[in-house]
Amino acid sequence: MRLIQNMSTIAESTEAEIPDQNRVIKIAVIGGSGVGKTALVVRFLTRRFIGDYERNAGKLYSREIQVDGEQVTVQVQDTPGAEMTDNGMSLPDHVSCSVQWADAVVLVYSVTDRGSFDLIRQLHQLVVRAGGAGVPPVVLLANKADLLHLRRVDSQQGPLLAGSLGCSSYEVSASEDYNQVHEAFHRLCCQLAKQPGPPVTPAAEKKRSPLIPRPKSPNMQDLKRRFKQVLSAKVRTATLV
Ligand SMILES: Nc1nc2c(ncn2[C@@H]2O[C@H](COP(=O)(O)OP(=O)(O)OP(=O)(O)O)[C@@H](O)[C@H]2O)c(=O)[nH]1
Repeated sequence: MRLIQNMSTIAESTEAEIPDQNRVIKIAVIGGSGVGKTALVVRFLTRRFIGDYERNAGKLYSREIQVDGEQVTVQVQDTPGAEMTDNGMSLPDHVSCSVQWADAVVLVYSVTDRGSFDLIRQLHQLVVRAGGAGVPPVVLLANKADLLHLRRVDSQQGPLLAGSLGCSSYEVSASEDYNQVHEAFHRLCCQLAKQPGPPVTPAAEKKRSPLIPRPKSPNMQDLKRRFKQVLSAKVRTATLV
């Protein structure tokens, strides 16, 4: 019951926004606080980097993209950050729900934050437990690679960790490089699109997983509003100068 309530707080929009014939690919993005989860999701879906984001309460973004010539709807669930505490890991409920909902998971840490790297194994365990018999595809993203002077995690450590977890890894910078971010997410989408099974329409999916309703909220409207705010702030600054 709790699961249903939590997932419905993620949902906001209408099913009409997902064309019925499209396959739906569901990706959850999880990691420590402030590692750039929102920045990465927004970069992938819009090509843009905004810079300052509202503190993340866990938004769902939805977009139609081409994967190997097929039109698919990709839903990306951004999540609040996990934190390391004296008693282990503090994990918002939303993160566990999102992992259960997703077909694939992006694990994010920041190369400037050793603690966020140390969380990855525990977050991966969460994914493994949620997957049961079949662990979903996972990709490890080391973000903020542009902040060379603040680096606390060596470049080799990401691939080593990924190797031991059995997933692929990328070192990226949401702020500096769209291509790397796009490649990481796009590869994951390709991997999912290749998996067998009929296209999953919203109606079919409802029947398949009655306990976990599909989160429905593309927040593209929200993003457009944010872009407008940022642009108008820049215009105001330029006028003052
Ligand atoms: N220099 C640099 N800054 C980044 C990068 N990615 C994100 N940031 C900044 O890091 C801060 C946190 O980014 P968010 O995307 O809000 O991080 P988050 O993981 O979603 O944060 P929470 O949801 O609050 O845990 C923001 O100030 C971003 O501008 C990056 O690649 N390089």
